[in-house]
Amino acid sequence: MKYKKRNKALVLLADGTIFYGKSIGKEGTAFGEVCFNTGATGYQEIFTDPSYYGQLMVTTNVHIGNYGAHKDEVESNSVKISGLICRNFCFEYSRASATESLENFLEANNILAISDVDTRALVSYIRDNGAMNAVISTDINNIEGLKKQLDEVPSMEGLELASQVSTKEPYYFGNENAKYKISALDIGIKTNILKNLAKRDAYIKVFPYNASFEDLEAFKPDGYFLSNGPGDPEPLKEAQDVAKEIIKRDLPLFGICLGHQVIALSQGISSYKMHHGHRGINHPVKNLITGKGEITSQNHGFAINREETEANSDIEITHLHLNDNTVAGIRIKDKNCFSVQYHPEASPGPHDSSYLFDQFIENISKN
Ligand SMILES: NC(=O)CC[C@H](N)C(=O)O
Repeated sequence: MKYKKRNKALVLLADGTIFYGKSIGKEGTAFGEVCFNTGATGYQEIFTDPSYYGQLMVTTNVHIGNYGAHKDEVESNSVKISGLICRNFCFEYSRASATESLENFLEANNILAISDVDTRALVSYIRDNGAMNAVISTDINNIEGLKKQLDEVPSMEGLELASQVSTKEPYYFGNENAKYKISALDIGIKTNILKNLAKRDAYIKVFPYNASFEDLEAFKPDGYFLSNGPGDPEPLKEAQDVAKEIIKRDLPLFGICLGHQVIALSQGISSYKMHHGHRGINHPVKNLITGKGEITSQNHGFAINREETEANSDIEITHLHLNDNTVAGIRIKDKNCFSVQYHPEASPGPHDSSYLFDQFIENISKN
């Protein structure tokens, strides 16, 4: 194993709590909302998921980097987390098909990563005290200066971030001779969602976050899709208008995560910031229509108001999160629209929920 000189680094939480670790290489400072993901695999997919834009990621799995990085295992074209906090960072990796080390991959993306942090203590602290802003830095003797800068970082609540990760220009995905055409609103779309739609014989036109219903309609699609994405759904008024219009016209619509929240908001249901969110790949959900359980991949810090959803006679709750009974899926009664708070496209899995893509295609085909 090659010797590497590694500088001391720290994690400073907004409430003043400090955890120490070591930089994996790069020097510097990074800010964001601190959150944790419990998945034991899929670190590269997590780091490149646009929904994590603006967040400092704590990985609870003790080894990060052990299977290297692969050029195809990305959810977007760059790393989207603002920094990584982990326990053991593996500079040596072991996997025949890996195309580079995670160290190189993070370096090429200019991401600050710190390891040797007591991540169990940090995660339990977040679980007790809630998600909050934090800074990670190799500038360990400048705590007062870092605190001042940290105070300037906006809170995730109320923050619009979709515009930061959305495509600037529309683009196409899949085979143009496919059976179905779908217009997708990119408010932070993951590549694996596009792959799942294309695999089901769909050709997709992906639109920027501020596209109008008329823009999406001009593609003459058979169905509409609202993507996952970062930040608070509340400020996304344009996307909510798009959802409202699609629902009003009873056109086939499917929304995932941020897209699900936007659909709910468009129908007058409010969203709220959760204590510390759901991020991992073993979250239990119950499908209330079939009575079956699903193990799901989740990544969200906001949720929609359950009481308001139950009180709305036009909306049916179709899925519940079994850990805390939060709303995990809805459908609009008498409309061709449904959405889920979790990730049926999950890569590397689990794949229990991939039937939702089939359901969307069936809704399109019946229409
Ligand atoms: N994965 C997502 O789409 C996340 C949605 C939203 N940004 C949240 O944190 O709840």
